[in-house]
Amino acid sequence: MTLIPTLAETVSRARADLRMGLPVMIGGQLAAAVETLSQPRLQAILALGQPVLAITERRAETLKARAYDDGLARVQVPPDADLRWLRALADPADDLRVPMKGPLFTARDGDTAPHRAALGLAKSAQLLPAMLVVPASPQLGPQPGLTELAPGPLLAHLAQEAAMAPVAAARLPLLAAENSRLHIFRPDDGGAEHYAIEIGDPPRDAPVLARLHSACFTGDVLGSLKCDCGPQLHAALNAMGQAGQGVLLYLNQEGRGIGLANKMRAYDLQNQGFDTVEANHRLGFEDDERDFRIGAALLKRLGFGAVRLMTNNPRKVAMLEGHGIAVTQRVPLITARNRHNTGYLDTKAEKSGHLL
Ligand SMILES: Nc1nc2c(ncn2[C@@H]2O[C@H](COP(=O)(O)OP(=O)(O)OP(=O)(O)O)[C@@H](O)[C@H]2O)c(=O)[nH]1
Ligand SMILES: [Zn+2]
Repeated sequence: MTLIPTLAETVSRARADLRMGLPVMIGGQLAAAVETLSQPRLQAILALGQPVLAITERRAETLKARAYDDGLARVQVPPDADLRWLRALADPADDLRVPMKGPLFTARDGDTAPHRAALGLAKSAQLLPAMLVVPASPQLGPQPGLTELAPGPLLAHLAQEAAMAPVAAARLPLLAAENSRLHIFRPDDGGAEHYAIEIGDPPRDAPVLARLHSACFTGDVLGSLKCDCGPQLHAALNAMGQAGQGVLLYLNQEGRGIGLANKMRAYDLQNQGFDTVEANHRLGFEDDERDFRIGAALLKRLGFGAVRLMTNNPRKVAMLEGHGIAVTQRVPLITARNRHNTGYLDTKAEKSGHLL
């Protein structure tokens, strides 16, 4: 082992760079996240060449820009474009108030791997997927100090699941179950830690009552009425407490993987009349950006091979089954409706296939 950073470490750095507003180099092209770009950095970037703005096909649909590349559009940036113009393309907050951003011209042909990799990196940094990309040119020489990545390995890395290592565990008596342990797992790619709450001492050779719970700060901690997460979390822990055993994975995939800031952007769009799926799409995300392979990996690390899964989401069942965990039973987890969450639950049933 040398001190040279591995690919996982370099990707982790690149993510942090983008979140700070620092560009990165991808395959000799310079890529910067619009969300965190400052005016002086934009000026420095424009001095290096004529950039394009890479956005997802989802965002392009809303902006009525042609996406010639599968899943991706490269919008030509006019020479007089300023930060406000770029931000308006990246962020749908004002789409309804200022609807026409166009006409937008998009590139076709050519290598799109750097743009694709740049968008993947933005998503994995939980930033709006809108990346300013300056093509390689004699003007754009090596940029000392900027993190450098090759698009192929970066794309392959982003598609891979991070290796997860146990960090610490301790007894943690809970209201729902006194005999509980909290385990902390840390991924090797600098991403968020995930938790497992083990209730009782479930035998490893029988299907365990299990739940894969995605973090919801607003529902779990604040008691938000807009979703069913808080009541689901407590109902699952209570059921495990009553059964005397179970395992609840608390996965830090806030907002179905888009992060809390983007979830609040999505809520703002929902207040403008869009449903939970449409709001994600307008932001440029898929409706669900979570990687459930993490759940399967953690269950395996804890020694479980079969679960009775508490969920209404058939995708969770399919993903576990597809990654080596037998789901012997799906245990529905239905909680009370109120006037704030009923539309959300209807959308999950109609568009996301939830069995509610
Ligand atoms: N993007 C987005 N995320 C949301 C919204 N409402 C809730 N969430 C997130 O959705 C996730 C819900 O997770 P879960 O309850 O584990 O999953 P689920 O797909 O609903 O499936 P089950 O609850 O198992 O049936 C959490 O990460 C929440 O933060 C929303 O309107 N937009
Ligand atoms: Zn929630």
